[in-house]
Amino acid sequence: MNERGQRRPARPQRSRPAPRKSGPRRPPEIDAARQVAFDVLRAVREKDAYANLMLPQLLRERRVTGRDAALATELTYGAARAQGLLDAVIAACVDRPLEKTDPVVLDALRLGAYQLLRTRIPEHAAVGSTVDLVRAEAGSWATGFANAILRTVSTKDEAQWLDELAPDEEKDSIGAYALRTAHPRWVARSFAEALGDKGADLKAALEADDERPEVHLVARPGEISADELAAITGGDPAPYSPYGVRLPAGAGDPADAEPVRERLAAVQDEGSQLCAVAATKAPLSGSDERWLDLCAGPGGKAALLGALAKISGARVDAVEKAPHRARLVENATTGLPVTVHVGDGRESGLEPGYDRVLVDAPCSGLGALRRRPEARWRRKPSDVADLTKLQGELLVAALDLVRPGGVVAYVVCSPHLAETEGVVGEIARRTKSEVLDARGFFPGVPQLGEGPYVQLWPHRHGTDAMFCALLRKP
Ligand SMILES: C[S@@+](CC[C@H](N)C(=O)[O-])C[C@H]1O[C@@H](n2cnc3c(N)ncnc32)[C@H](O)[C@@H]1O
Repeated sequence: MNERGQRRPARPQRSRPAPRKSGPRRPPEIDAARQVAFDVLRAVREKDAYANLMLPQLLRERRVTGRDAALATELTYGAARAQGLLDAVIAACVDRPLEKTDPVVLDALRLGAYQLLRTRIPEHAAVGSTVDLVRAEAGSWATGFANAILRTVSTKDEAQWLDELAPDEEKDSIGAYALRTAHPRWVARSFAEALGDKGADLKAALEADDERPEVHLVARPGEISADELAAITGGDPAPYSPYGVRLPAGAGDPADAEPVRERLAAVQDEGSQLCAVAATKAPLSGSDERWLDLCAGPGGKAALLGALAKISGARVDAVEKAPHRARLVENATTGLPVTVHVGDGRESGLEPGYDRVLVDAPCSGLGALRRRPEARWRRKPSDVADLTKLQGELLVAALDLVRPGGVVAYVVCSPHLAETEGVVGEIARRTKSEVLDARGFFPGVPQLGEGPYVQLWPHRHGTDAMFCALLRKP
C-alpha cells in the first residue's frame, strides 16, 4: 500500500513471456498521432534523437497532417519537456524504483501521464490508447500494469500531484520550482545562482523557460527593414533588435514565409541578433575592416555580421570545426563578404590582426532549453566542466587573433556562471584584457543589472538566456 492507502500496481516482469504460437492476434489500432509521439520519445531515449528534427520528419513520412499533426506535436514536445515531472508522478504510483520499469513501457506511460495531467483528453481515451500502445510495443504482459498505473495517476490532477510531491517552497524553493516547472534541480540551481535569487525571480525565469518560445525573424540589413518584414509576415517589429520581428503563436512554419524563402530574412532569436550587433558596435580607434566569427556554424550570426559588414565595407572570416556545419555557414552567407574556413578555432592558422572577433562558443545551451524539449533532461552537470575548458581556450585564441585595441565578443547561450562570468573573468585577468560595459551596446534593453556583462532572460526580455561579454585587447 502507498501513503494514500491505495494498492500500488506491481512492477511488470522485465523478462517478457514467449509470444503466443497459435490463435489469431488482432493488433491494436493505434492512432497516427500517438504512434508518432511514442516513436519520437523512444528514439530520443534510445538513439539520442532530437525531437524537433525527428517529429517533422515522421509527420511528413507518415502523412500526418492537420489536427493529428497538432496532437502529435503537443504530445511529443509536452511529454519530452515534462519528463522529470511525469516520472515523479509515475514513480509515486509504482512500488519499485522507476529504473526497473521496462523503458518501452515507461515511454508509453509518460505519454499517457502527460495526456492525463496536462491535456483535456478524456481519461478513458488517454488510458485506453496508452494501454493499446503498450500492448503493441511491449506485449500483452505489461497492459495490466500500465492500466493500473494510469488509473492511479488519474486520481489527481497536476496541481494535486504537485502539492503532494513538491518540496515545501519555504524550505527548498529551488526544488519546489524545479519540479513545478519540470526542470532538473541542477538547472534550476544554476538559474538561481545567475539571477542571485531563489524566490519570485527564479520562479518567473523557470516558468518562462517552460513555455513554448515565440518565433523571431531577422530582417537582413540592407535587404529589407524590420517594418517591411513585419508587414509581410503579420508579425510585430521586435522590441529591442533593429532587425527583429516577432511572429504570433501559430503563425505556421516560418521557413514558408516568402522573405525567408527569398533569403531576405531568417529565423533567429532576438537575443542572438542583439549579441551579434553588440559585437559590431563597441567603438574602435583605427581600422574596422577585418572581422572574425570563430565558432560560426550553422551561420545565423555570421549572416548578420556579413550583412552588416557589407554595408560598412568590412570582411568576415568564419571558422567552423564541423564540416557539415561549415557548409551551412556557406549556405547562410551566400552573396555576403564572408569567407568560411573549416577548422579548429583554437588553431585556425589565420593571420592575426582582426579588428573584431566574435566567439559564440559551444555551450550547454541551458539558455535555449525552451527550443529543444528533451535537452534539459539530456544535459548533465558534468558537461559544463568539459565545455568551460574549451570555451576558455577559444577565448584565448580570439584574444591572440584580435589586434591591440580590438574587441572580442564572448557569447554563450547559457546563464550558467561557470560558462559565463567564470570563463570571462579568468581569461580577462590572465590576458590583462579590459572588460567593457556591454550594457551600452544593448540600447533600449531594460533590466540588464549592474554590468559589465549582459545576461538576457526569457522572463525579462522574451529572448533566449544569452550572455555577452565584450573584451578589449590591451
Ligand atoms: C553556439 S554554436 C555557434 C552558433 C553560430 N554562431 C550561429 O549563430 O549560428 C557553436 C559552434 O562551434 C562549433 N565548434 C565547436 N568546437 C569548435 C572549435 N574548437 N573551433 C571552432 N568551432 C567549434 C560547433 O560545431 C558549433 O557549430
